[in-house]
Amino acid sequence: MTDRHLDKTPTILRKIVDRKWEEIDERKRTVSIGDLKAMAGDQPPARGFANALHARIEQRTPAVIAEIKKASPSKGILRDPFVPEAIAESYEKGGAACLSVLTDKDFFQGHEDYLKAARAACSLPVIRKDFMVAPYQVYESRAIGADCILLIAACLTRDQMQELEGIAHEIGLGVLVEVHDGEELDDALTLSTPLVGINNRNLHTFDVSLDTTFDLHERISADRLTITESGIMTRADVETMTDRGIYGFLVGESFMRAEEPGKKLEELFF
Ligand SMILES: O=P(O)(O)OC[C@@H](O)[C@@H](O)c1c[nH]c2ccccc12
Repeated sequence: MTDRHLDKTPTILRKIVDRKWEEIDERKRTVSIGDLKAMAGDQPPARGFANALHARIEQRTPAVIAEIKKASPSKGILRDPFVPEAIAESYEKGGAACLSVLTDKDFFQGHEDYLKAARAACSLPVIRKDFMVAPYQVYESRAIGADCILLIAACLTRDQMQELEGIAHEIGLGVLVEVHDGEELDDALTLSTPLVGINNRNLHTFDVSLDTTFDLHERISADRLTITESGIMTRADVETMTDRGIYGFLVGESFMRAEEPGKKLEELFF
């Protein structure tokens, strides 16, 4: 299968996507897609991810997706020791609406077990943060207990996104679609999910600019929910978003570097 934007896909993203296809091939040798479908079918109902965000926003309070991420390719190790269940509890106490857990091993030092542990330690809905390229991973996400998946427009064609969204919704998973330019937003808006994430991090350069959100948010209609992603570090950053009517946030690094992630969340948002 071909991936989108092969010419313009940033090196790191390209590397990650190439590795994902290998990883899927490896995994298929031990667990078939049929096995995953059966495991997915045995899961209890998913926790409502979009509902949890809407509930906050209706009360005019920020809806924070708090991320559990040990390391990133751009920043290296963010937190050590790293105890997902303790972080999840702390986030819930601090007022997070949802959790995001990195499960990619090779680039983010994540793991499926971190998602399971974090979800079991709290009552919040959890998004699996990984690089989805194939249906196999969507079934796998439900099988490990995720409530929502991320679809990154930069590494998918419009058709692929629509296919993966269809499967996700069919098996009860929410979908957050992530964009960082206007072309990707065009594709994202063909999906039915209300959750549109705008990544402030440029995947070519790793530069972060909150202008990305300001520019693209204007094109997202009120029946969808804009989530500003990456680079939210200060109360001033938060206020510059809420001043523009943006109440959905996805934050990782600034929480991960704090001793008490949930306390940091409270300080930044409430
Ligand atoms: O740590 P930050 O700058 O607060 O960013 C969190 C989140 O937005 C970032 O981890 C992220 C956004 N989109 C992604 C896609 C894959 C991996 C990670 C990401």
